[in-house]
Amino acid sequence: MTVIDVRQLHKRYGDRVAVRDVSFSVERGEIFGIIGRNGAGKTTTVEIVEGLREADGGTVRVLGLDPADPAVRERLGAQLQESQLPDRIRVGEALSLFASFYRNPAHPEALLDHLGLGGSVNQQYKKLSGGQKQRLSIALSLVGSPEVAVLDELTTGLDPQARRDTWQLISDIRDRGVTVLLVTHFMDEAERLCDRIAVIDQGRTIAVDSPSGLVRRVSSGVRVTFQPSAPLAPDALDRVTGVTAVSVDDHTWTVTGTGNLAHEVGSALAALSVVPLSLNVLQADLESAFVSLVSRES
Ligand SMILES: Nc1ncnc2c1ncn2[C@@H]1O[C@H](COP(=O)(O)OP(=O)(O)OP(=O)(O)O)[C@@H](O)[C@H]1O
Repeated sequence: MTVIDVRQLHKRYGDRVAVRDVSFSVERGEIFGIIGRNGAGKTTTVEIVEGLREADGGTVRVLGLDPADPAVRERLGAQLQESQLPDRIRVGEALSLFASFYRNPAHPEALLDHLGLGGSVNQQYKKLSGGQKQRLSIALSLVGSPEVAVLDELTTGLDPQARRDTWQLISDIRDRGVTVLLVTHFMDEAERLCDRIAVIDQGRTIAVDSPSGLVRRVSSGVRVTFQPSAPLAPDALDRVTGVTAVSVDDHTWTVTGTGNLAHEVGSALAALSVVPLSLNVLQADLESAFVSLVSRES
């Protein structure tokens, strides 16, 4: 079932077009990512999905409804930005306050326990660490027991361990049946968490695919470089399984291809009694795919 459907979205601020033509749909139970350069139109897009901004063109449906429909507020949880809570409010108070806005709120204490904030109920907001503030903002987005959670820049400013903990949290939320729309600048985060990703550039969707699908679109997969310990015939590796291209530059061989390329090349070299020196294996990742996709558009 489609939970969020965005078709040919268009939004301008005065003369500036922020979103030109964005389309994607998110299915129930997915973690769906939106990635793009600064100013690409990501936040504007999700703010329209959240019902905080009005589109100038195109259609947006959340759970089959117009995002401005008050019924959507009950069923969609949006992560608050850090500055939106008063310094002195205590964790428990903030959660109870937000819970009071909803007809069917989650149990605040159970939610805090689940998010690792059980011991911080009486802490003032200003005394929380960056990671705790982030956890609280996620808790507040979930306190209405939403079917959809929209999270923008989830782990910005967190240390590596807190980022990983937050990723685990998001996976848990999904496992409990919540559909997640996630805006992120971090390619490792998108690659690790998202089932599918929309790449937005200059206000347009330029690709929607799984992380591995995006990587496959722009890259031949794996690149192996080495210097042979003894001279090799120029076509020595041409027929090795998975090899798609071979080039030699100043004694350095570069072999590109797919599958278990390093193993196949290693075996072929061993059969020729040649040792690969300075061996380097580069696996294409989402970051290289992203750079390649957006540079095609520039
Ligand atoms: N309230 C506003 N008034 C005028 N222009 C705006 C406003 N909000 C955003 N913009 C402009 O619209 C464009 C898209 O901004 P948006 O914040 O949606 O992009 P983004 O992809 O979320 O960027 P970032 O990754 O930097 O957060 C940018 O050129 C931005 O300067």
